[in-house]
Parts: sequence; C-alpha cells; structure tokens
Amino acid sequence: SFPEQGLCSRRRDVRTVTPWLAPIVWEGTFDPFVIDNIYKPLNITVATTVFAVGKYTRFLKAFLVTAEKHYLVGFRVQYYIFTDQPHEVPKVPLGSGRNLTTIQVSKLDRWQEISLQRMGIILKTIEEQIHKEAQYIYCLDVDMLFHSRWGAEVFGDLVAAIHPGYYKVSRENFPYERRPASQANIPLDQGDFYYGGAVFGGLAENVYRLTRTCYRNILVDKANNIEAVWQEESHLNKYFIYNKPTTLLSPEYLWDDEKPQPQEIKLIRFSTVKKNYAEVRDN
Ligand SMILES: CC(=O)N[C@H]1[C@@H](OP(=O)(O)OP(=O)(O)OC[C@H]2O[C@@H](n3ccc(=O)[nH]c3=O)[C@H](O)[C@@H]2O)O[C@H](CO)[C@H](O)[C@@H]1O
Ligand SMILES: [Mn+2]
Repeated sequence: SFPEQGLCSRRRDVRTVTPWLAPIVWEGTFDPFVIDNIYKPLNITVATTVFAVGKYTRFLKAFLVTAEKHYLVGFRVQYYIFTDQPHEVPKVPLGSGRNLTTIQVSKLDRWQEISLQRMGIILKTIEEQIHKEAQYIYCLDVDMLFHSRWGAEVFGDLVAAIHPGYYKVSRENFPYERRPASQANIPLDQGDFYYGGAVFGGLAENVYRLTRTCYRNILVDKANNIEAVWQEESHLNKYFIYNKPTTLLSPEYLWDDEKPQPQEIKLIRFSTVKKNYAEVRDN
C-alpha cells in the first residue's frame, strides 16, 4: 500500500535539495518502506570499508554491533576491516548475507598519515576485489556508533555527508584547504557544502574514480611537502566541487556526540563517540 501522499510531512526547516537538484536526505523526506521496496529486490551487495589502526581497534566492537542493528539491515553487506592487528578484530555475530574480511595494513606513525592513506588502500581494494562483488561501497570512520536506521535511502551514484559542524556555516568559513600550493585548495568563492571525511560512498565505480583522484592529489601534495589542513577530507571536498554528489546525507547520518541535538536533527543515526584524542592517537 502506498502512503498518503498529501500527508507526507515535508521539511521546511532545512534545505532538502541542492542547487543541482540532488536530494539531501533528512528524516521526513522519504518513506522507508517505499525505498526498501525499490532496493530489496535488486539483490545488492554493499562493501563497507572501516580502518582500525593502532588504538582505534577498540572502536570496532561497538561499531559492528550497532551496525548490525541499524546499518543497511536486510542487505548483503561485506565489511572490509583494515587493521595492523588482525587478532584484535572482535567476533561479532553477523546477520545473514553479511560477512567480514580482515585485511592487514601497516601501522604508520602519525594519525594524519593513517587517515590519508585510506584513499590509496580503498582504491587498491576496489580494483582488486570489491568491483567483482559489490555494486555499492561506503567508507566509514570507525570511532562511531549507529543509533537508528541508516538504510537504503543512502543509495545513490555518488554520496557525500554534510559535516555536522558546518551545515549552518557560509562557504567562506568552511575549513577548506586554502593554500594554492596544495592540490586540495579551494578559492573563497567556490564550494557548496562542507562534507565530512568520515562518510562517503556510492557506486563502486564512482568511488573508484573518487579515491583515484584524491590519492593522486595526496601524492602530489606529498611530493611538494604539503599536507592539506584536514588531510583526505580536504581532498574529498575538492573532488566534490567538480564531481557533484548525487545524494547528500544530512548530518543525521554523520553526527558528533559532543554537540547538543538541535531542533532540526529529528534523529541521530550515526555519531562520533566522545574520545580522548591524546589517549587514542600516537601524536
Ligand atoms: C567527522 C569527520 O568527518 N571526521 C574526519 C576528521 O576527524 P576525526 O577526528 O574523526 O578523525 P579520526 O581520528 O577519527 O581519524 C579518522 C579515521 O582514521 C582511522 N584511524 C585514525 C587514526 C588512528 O590512529 N587509527 C585509525 O584507524 C579510523 O578509522 C578513524 O575513524 O578528520 C579526519 C582527517 O583529518 C577524517 O577526515 C575524519 O573522517
Ligand atoms: Mn572519526
């Protein structure tokens, strides 16, 4: 049965479409049953990359336990856990059609390097295996918990999440990389949104192109001895200026527990756990 169209609550308190007509997904803008009925029959497999290097292995258990409750429930999900300590990957019971692969990566000294190298490793893994087994891929931070539905409404060709700290901020105040010497630089009069590095995804072939471009630019920066102000997040934001995301996730999909919950955030779906940076990072 189709829901009462006229009664569907439309959000007037937030922007729900971009200037290039991509939806911005907020609670109240979609019907979960309608969306599920579109995607469930398609037999989609979703690759999900998660890095847990050094002390960040401690976040894996709660991440996976809550993902099994809320993350693309009812879909085939293939988790890829990248870690320097495979024995620290917890054995969390997974729903049917859901699997986990652990891939060993080396430990880098600086957290900035760990964060940056994700682009190169995701690129290689899409090339070597993900393209054969999954149509969609989502790349997520590990220091996060799912709190409510993170469902098929996130499917899109190229998907970005609006950073919870900047959705009410005007573009000249976005923390984009501004130094012309970096490949990630964005002039003051450009940019649409400030996207978070903790969530991006879409069709595997699109994320392949995204990681290839970002990784190349990261290598150019490295050769020029410059590191973008927010590492791969800066390069991601640059990419999305020229390759507009086709679906934007509202900050419901990338929240931060340090923030009070404002009126327009009807539910928090995925949120950064409070962490002691000095304790979990080596530098
Ligand atoms: C909400 C959001 O958009 N967060 C972004 C932000 O800060 P964050 O403070 O969220 O960065 P972070 O410390 O969570 O690091 C990003 C991710 O890298 C991995 N990791 C990092 C360090 C480490 O020692 N071991 C390890 O495994 C882990 O998966 C972690 O979730 O800026 C980072 C880059 O500067 C990334 O763009 C993050 O995605
Ligand atoms: Mn994080």
